[in-house]
Amino acid sequence: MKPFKISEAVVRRLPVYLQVLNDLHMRDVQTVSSQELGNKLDLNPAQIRKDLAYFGDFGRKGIGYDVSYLIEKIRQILKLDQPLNVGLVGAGNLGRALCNYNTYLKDNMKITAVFDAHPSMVGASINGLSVLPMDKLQETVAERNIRIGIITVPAVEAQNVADRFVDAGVAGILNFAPTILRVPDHVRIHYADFTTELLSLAYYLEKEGDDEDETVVD
Ligand SMILES: NC(=O)c1ccc[n+]([C@@H]2O[C@H](COP(=O)([O-])OP(=O)(O)OC[C@H]3O[C@@H](n4cnc5c(N)ncnc54)[C@H](O)[C@@H]3O)[C@@H](O)[C@H]2O)c1
Repeated sequence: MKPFKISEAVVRRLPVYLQVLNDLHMRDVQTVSSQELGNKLDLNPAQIRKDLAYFGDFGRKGIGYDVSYLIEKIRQILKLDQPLNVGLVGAGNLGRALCNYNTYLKDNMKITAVFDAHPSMVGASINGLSVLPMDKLQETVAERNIRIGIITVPAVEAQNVADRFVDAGVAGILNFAPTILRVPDHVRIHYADFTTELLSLAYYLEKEGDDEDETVVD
């Protein structure tokens, strides 16, 4: 089949579908309708049907989607049907927490190497991984076929670490440091920020005396 481009919004929804489908699969549910998926995800069933129709016509009227088949298909589309190795730089509080979460990562994606610049961290064991010094980054990325780099260092160090990951040949970076990074076009960068999520959530909390009808400003 000719490769086609999927919109970013759809790509971001697919892992969410996958999570729900994996959960249904664990509970031995064989089929699911777009209506049921919609209820679980608080999404419009028509939107779900449209998203899934991108990849072929595999929903059956009146029966719904075969859960195992849909999981397999979404994993293929997200390229999770082959092992994907991840490297992490910054074995501090956040880095350690993410490495400890590693056990729960499914879908062939695993943190397979962790690095830190501080001598006191090097050699420490985190969830079965021994922290490596930064001068091992280049060779380890190549040897372990690491495709994604995670950055959990202080913001001032993040660009330097991103450059090291790029030079080592990763294809994607997930940055947790609160700073915007420059990477070449062939490297995809995503940001994860719990602080900005929390700050924007604060806006939606009702305050006593708030007007119900507010003017929306774009
Ligand atoms: N995105 C989020 O939701 C979120 C949440 C918490 C923290 N953070 C950010 O994550 C980062 C880490 O936070 P933390 O609390 O784990 O910090 P931390 O100080 O506990 O850990 C940082 C680690 O990075 C290492 N380090 C520093 N410079 C380095 C370099 N150049 N190369 C390799 N290793 C280096 C340090 O030795 C240390 O082990 C910070 O930028 C913080 O702002 C983001």
